[in-house]
This record gives sequence, structure tokens and C-alpha cells, in this order.
Amino acid sequence: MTADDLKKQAAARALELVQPGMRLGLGTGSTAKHFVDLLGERVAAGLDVICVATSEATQAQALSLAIPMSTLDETPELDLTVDGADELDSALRLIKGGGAALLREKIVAAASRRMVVIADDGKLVGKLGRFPLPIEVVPFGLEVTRRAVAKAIAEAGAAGELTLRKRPDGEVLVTDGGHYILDAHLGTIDHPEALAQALNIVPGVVEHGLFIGLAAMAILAGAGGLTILGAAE
Ligand SMILES: O=C[C@H](O)[C@H](O)[C@H](O)COP(=O)(O)O
Repeated sequence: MTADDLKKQAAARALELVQPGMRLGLGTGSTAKHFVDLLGERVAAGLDVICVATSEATQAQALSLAIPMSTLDETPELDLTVDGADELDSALRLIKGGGAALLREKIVAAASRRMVVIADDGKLVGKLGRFPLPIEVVPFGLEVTRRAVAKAIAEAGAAGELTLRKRPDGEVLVTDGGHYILDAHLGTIDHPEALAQALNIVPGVVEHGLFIGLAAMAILAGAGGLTILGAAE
């Protein structure tokens, strides 16, 4: 079974949580893409839902499947958001933003009564930090912000290189919100809450990829089947 098959299995299990009439947040990335594809099939078969996307890419995918779309301004309270993650621990603390969608993903997750993570079980780690932590920053004053971020990271007891994310063609990556991303290569994050708080107050940091206290459940697919973390319903 391929990693993609596992992602699809997790997405299919999450689809069971969707009820008619729900207001849904649609995540971003290769795992969330499976969920949107499967949701599109259910919508084509008559399921009534209204959705908000966490990225321009997901918005385009959902529209191509004729999924009814709204915005957070029109639909500020969502019942359920289903999204992928780059890393998670057993306390349902996440690193997100490998696909540069962390800002809208966090806003949508925070507007949802429930956020459910779908992933292959290789993303479950004992300690967060192997995946570089994405930190979204405004382009203005980049070097000043970079230094302040490095200081915040050190104060939270972590260390590692900060790299400005580039696109495959070598140009600096610009997010859907018009910002840059600094990836913090930390290896391990011993104190995720402290790091999140330290990053939250750096001027120029728009958002970071530590999602703490947002996910209520994770559906992890592995060779041995599905594992559920958190509250199943
Ligand atoms: O910015 C992107 C998101 O946080 C994704 O949900 C995350 O990167 C996981 O993506 P994938 O399912 O492709 O591994």
C-alpha cells in the first residue's frame, strides 16, 4: 500500500463524520485533497453542505467538483474542519504549513467547532520538530523579523537554522496572503507551548505552524489499519 493509499483511507474515514447540512472547513495538501475529492462525490450524489476553503488551491479544487463554497465572512461558524498535518504528537499538537497554507488553515480551524486531522501514521512523532516549523512573516523588515524570530526560538529553549522558503523555480515563495515563510529547522521542540507564545508576539510574524489546542481528533492510516487519537465523536 502506498502513502497515498493511506492518505485516502484516512480521508474516507473522516467523510463518515460529515452530516447533511454541515458547514465544513476544507484543508489543504495532498491528504486534504483526497477528502475534497470524496466529498465532491457525495455532493454529486445529493449531500447538502456548505464549505470554506483554507487555500486558493483547495477553493479551485472544490469549485471544480461543484461543491457549494462560502467564505468565513458569510459563514463565520463552521461545524467541522478536516485538514492534513505535517507532524503531530499524541497530545494532538500539530506542525502545519508545509504547503504554505498555515494562516488560513489556522483561522478556519479556530472558527470550527471541531477540527479533525487526517494523515498517514508516519507523521505521528514522539516530539515535534523533525519537520521544519513554518513561520509566516510580512516581507517588510524581513531581516529584523528573522533576528527577532531567532531570539524567540532561543528563549523558548530551541535552536536551529532559519531558511526563507523558495519555490521550485528558485523565486521566494509568496503565500496566499502575500507573505513569506521562514522555515525553522529545529530538530526537536521541547516546549511547543512556550515557542508558540514566543512567536505570537514577534512583530512581523503573521502566524506560525504550531497548532495547539485546535485538533480534537486525528485519523491516522497505517499498514495495520486506522488509529484514532482524541475524541472519536
Ligand atoms: O500548508 C499546508 C498544510 O498544513 C498541509 O495540510 C500539510 O502540509 C500536510 O500536507 P500533506 O497532506 O500534503 O502532507
